[in-house]
Amino acid sequence: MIELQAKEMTVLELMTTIAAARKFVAAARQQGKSIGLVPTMGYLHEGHLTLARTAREQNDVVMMSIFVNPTQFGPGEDLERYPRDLERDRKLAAGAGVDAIFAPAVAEMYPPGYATYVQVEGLTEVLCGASRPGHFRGVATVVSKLFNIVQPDRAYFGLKDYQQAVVIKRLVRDLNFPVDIITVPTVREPDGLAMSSRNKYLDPDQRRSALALYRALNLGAELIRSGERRAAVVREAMAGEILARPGTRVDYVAVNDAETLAPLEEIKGRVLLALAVWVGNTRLIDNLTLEVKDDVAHHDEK
Ligand SMILES: Nc1ncnc2c1ncn2[C@@H]1O[C@H](COP(=O)(O)OP(=O)(O)OP(=O)(O)O)[C@@H](O)[C@H]1O
Ligand SMILES: CC(C)(CO)[C@@H](O)C(=O)[O-]
Ligand code: BAL
Repeated sequence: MIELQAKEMTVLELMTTIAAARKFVAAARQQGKSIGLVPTMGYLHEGHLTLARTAREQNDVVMMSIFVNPTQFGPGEDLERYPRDLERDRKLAAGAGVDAIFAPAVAEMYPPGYATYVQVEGLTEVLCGASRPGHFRGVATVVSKLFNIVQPDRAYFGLKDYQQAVVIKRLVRDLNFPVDIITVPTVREPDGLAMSSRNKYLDPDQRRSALALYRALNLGAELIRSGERRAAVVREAMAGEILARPGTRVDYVAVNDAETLAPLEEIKGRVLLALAVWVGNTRLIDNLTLEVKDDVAHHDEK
């Protein structure tokens, strides 16, 4: 008990084994403390730190996981070159009020003989799930493992990965995990580009082209606000905005139902505008949600 109080006042704890993470959590629980978990793949930016600060406000103890999860990367994706810098992350996390980092090695999470995966059906067959087969199976698996290891009261996810947040809410509901999922709005650079660890891959020309995602989302929202209700027309205008920038390639442009994630023909209700765009060799995603009520479109980030 005394040990945990001392830790709270000093530097952040780094744990690399499941046993150490469980011990830390058990000590907090014994003192009746609530636990917030912020799952990440590291190389922290303001998006992650906003999740951490939100968790700090709502919980007695904040644990962040940093794990570049191999099971959510497909063959030929950027698993090996994904940016990693644990020392830098450690300082940034401490500054945002994180108490402990859980940063396991791959073999700790997936020892030889590992055989169990979690599949959320339906919601994972569209958008990023269609472009990255197996991606959400890997996400659902590692998030389930993290929930079982940490047993947090609350877990924090960014709306930049909108589909991921929807999938995790379903996972929690379907598998009865006793955890509240808290979503946090997308944090952007001053010019509107959504913060992402992968922005590091962009050279200055590509960084300029990357603004196409935010511009296209705003164009789509503007069309809907001015009365356009044909999803195909909105999709086409958004794709045109992207392709006007050099070095870009559309993976998908979607105008979908924000709850079911199913593609729309006619725009109504809670609407998700979502994009995945290649800028050179870097795949970026972004999205925006709108509520079309009584035929008026309202900005909405839930
Ligand atoms: N710009 C952002 N605003 C809010 N939350 C974010 C933002 N970027 C990432 N997050 C959230 O942080 C958590 C960890 O994400 P992750 O470590 O994959 O970062 P990332 O920057 O999204 O990486 P990448 O874009 O390379 O996938 C996720 O819940 C994700 O939604
Ligand atoms: C939730 C997550 C940490 C699982 O690896 C990852 O998909 C991410 O960083 O968004
Ligand atoms: N933020 C989603 C993690 C990934 O792209 O694999």
